[in-house]
Amino acid sequence: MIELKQVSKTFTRKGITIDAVKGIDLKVDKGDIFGVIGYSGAGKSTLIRLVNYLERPTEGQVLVAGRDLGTYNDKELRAAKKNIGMIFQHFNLLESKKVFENVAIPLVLLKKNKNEIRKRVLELLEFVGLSDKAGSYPSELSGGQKQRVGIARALASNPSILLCDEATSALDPQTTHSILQLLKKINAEYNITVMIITHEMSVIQEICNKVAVMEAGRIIEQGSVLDVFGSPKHKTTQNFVKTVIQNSITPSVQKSIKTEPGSVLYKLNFVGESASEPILFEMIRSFDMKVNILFANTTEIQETTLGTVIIQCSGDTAEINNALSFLKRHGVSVEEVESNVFDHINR
Ligand SMILES: Nc1ncnc2c1ncn2[C@@H]1O[C@H](COP(=O)(O)OP(=O)(O)OP(=O)(O)O)[C@@H](O)[C@H]1O
Repeated sequence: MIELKQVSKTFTRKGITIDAVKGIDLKVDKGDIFGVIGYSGAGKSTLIRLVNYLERPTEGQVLVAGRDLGTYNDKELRAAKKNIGMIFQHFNLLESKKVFENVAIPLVLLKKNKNEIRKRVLELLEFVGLSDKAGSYPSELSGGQKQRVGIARALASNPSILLCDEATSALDPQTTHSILQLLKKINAEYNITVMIITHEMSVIQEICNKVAVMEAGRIIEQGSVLDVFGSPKHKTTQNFVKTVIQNSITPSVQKSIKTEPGSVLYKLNFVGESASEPILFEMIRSFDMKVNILFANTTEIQETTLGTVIIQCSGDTAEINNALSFLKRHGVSVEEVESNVFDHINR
């Protein structure tokens, strides 16, 4: 649906060059809710603006529905952009226009007739839960209501892609939740592919199925949300994951781990069904080895349970390997805990 191939964007201001986005490869499939997370200045806004050609890439290609936007003439590009809606952190509503008129803007630009516009706007306002606000001005609305107007306006031209640029960053947690649920509904009911940029891992956790982590203009890690949350590889990703998944091994436990000779630590990830079955209990009962459970935690991600357990195993190596194979056969991912992985759990 959206594909970026080796995309870079360089800005030059007063002789200073800034590489905002560097050599990015990214693929968003139809129906995805794809999250891009990164700290301030990572290049997220630039990246999302490249997707609808608000910024043109300095290098590389941006493909939407299989076609390189760089090959379009102006008319074709306008048509392609109609297919991509966008919402913003600060809503970008026209304060002097009523809600109805704000939502109608794209339809007026598309020269739709009055009856068509009226029908579509009222339908959209009903969908976003603002039927009673058609005659209000933006200044009379709450932040959440303003974002609903922004969403209705973005959907007016029937796009198949919705880009969300920090769409919930100005909202309180309750309102954020309701807007994210609305985005989920748009994705499910209208089959619209959603791309979200955010600096909040809780946003990714709540609605995304895939995530890319950005740092200094590059994507440092990407994958399914369950994989990235279950096993973050990069330090920055680990820091983001830590903000939503509670991990706590006490320092005294950590000390005892270090003093145990010949033992190996494993991090086990249980996803979905495997998280609710007594697999670990079966393993401990069936294999002749010493198992010490150092840490256990479960988290809910998109109605799927992700369980993380860290165990310390000692005993015969062959027996330990058999036990680990048993876990893998039951859908548990097993990873030997190296010191750097262990670090992020303790911090
Ligand atoms: N139009 C521009 N002209 C010059 N530099 C720019 C422009 N847009 C972005 N940049 C620079 O590119 C880098 C990436 O900025 P960008 O806004 O994409 O990051 P971000 O991850 O979205 O950050 P934030 O969350 O703070 O918005 C920054 O160093 C920024 O100053």
